[in-house]
Amino acid sequence: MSKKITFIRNANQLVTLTGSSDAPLTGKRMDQLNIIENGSLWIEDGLIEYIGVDGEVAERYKDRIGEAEIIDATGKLVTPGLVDPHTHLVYAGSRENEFNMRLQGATYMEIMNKGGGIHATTSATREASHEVLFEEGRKRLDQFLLHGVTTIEAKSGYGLTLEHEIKQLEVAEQLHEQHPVDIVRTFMGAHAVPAEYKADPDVFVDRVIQDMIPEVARRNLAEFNDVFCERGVFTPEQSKRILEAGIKYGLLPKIHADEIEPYEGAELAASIGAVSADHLLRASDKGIAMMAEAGVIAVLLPGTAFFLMAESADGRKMIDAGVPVALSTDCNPGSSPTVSMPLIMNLGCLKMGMTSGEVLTASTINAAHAIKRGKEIGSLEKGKKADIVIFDVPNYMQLQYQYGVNHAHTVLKGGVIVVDAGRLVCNTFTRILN
Ligand SMILES: N=CN[C@@H](CCC(=O)O)C(=O)O
Ligand SMILES: [Zn+2]
Repeated sequence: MSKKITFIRNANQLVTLTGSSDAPLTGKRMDQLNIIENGSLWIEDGLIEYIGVDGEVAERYKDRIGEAEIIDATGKLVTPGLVDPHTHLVYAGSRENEFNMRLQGATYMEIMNKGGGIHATTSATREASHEVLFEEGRKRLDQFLLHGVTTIEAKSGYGLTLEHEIKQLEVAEQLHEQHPVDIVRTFMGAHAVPAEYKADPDVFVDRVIQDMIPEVARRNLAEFNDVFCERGVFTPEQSKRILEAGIKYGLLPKIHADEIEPYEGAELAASIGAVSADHLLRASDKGIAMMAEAGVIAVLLPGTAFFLMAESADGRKMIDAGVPVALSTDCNPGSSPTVSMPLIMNLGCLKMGMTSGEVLTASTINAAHAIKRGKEIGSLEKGKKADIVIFDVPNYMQLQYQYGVNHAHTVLKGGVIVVDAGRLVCNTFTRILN
């Protein structure tokens, strides 16, 4: 069978981010995108084969141009597909009532402590069938794709029993199989202490450690293990036990850290060797320094701070301290019901002191490293997956300057066009990719 060839031609700017596959970018390197002007990409069977200036690539493949599907990117910006390394994709229901309560002064934790928040979504998710959760997740994935996102991480954590955590992870697996967006799964049984264990949270911690983690690992349902380390949720000691139990079963640690209060979550992430520490709005200077030293990726979620009307994490300070920074939507029904990585990048610039280049690095290669996919995706280099976005702007700075707009024009997943002129063109129920 002949190869499927795609030739993206003559981008005004082609952001390659080459040389970043082995480790996330830090410091000044986060702002160096390795751009090719008038750049072109030759793709064969879903993988990037060659990148260069248009004339050079055309000359190299002159005998085979007739076999290629040609995409004209003249005047446009081409980047790696966006990667979202922190989502709570699979859930039922919505919480606009809580948003309205917060607009009138109630706080996120007050609502949760009264049985709303994560508990409300847990009830709705426990009641929902696999089919309903699949359909809700599919709709969100279509929206992610339309915004240029080609890979996401998805957490469980709205089941809080073995049965319902497995249901969420299985829905995520099925979505991965049937939707062009790739999904990397994280077990988060320690997302909240369910009402039935309120009197004795340590018993629930034991259930997570003794029942859930071994079974999730045995059934290969997740690669990562995450915990909400926050005053009133899980203590640093409980979080440590949960993350260490995961490590024992091969689940790599991630942590929701220092979101509402300083709670030494960043310090724990560094000491345990977490792949990432996420949120970090209230991380201490000591914790940030320890993360830099240990190479823990900071997954920052400026949409959550925005939506909770809180001060954002200090992305500038973290980058200057040498911490590798990634960005994410934190898509979830309570603290950040958005699917828009372009908006998140805008907020990274406007609320966290990051540059236009840094937010792109944070949303592509560093985000890929935060889910251990840095060797396959996140930059445009020979041998990597042809997950690509063509934005209808002439340069990468305009992506941030014309804020609040989805500029994604064409999206390719594994070399196949899945969004064309801003419209979905893939059949979301048939995985067309390997
Ligand atoms: N903070 C904890 N977990 C989620 C919110 C979950 C929810 O409110 O439903 C987060 O990352 O923000
Ligand atoms: Zn989260």
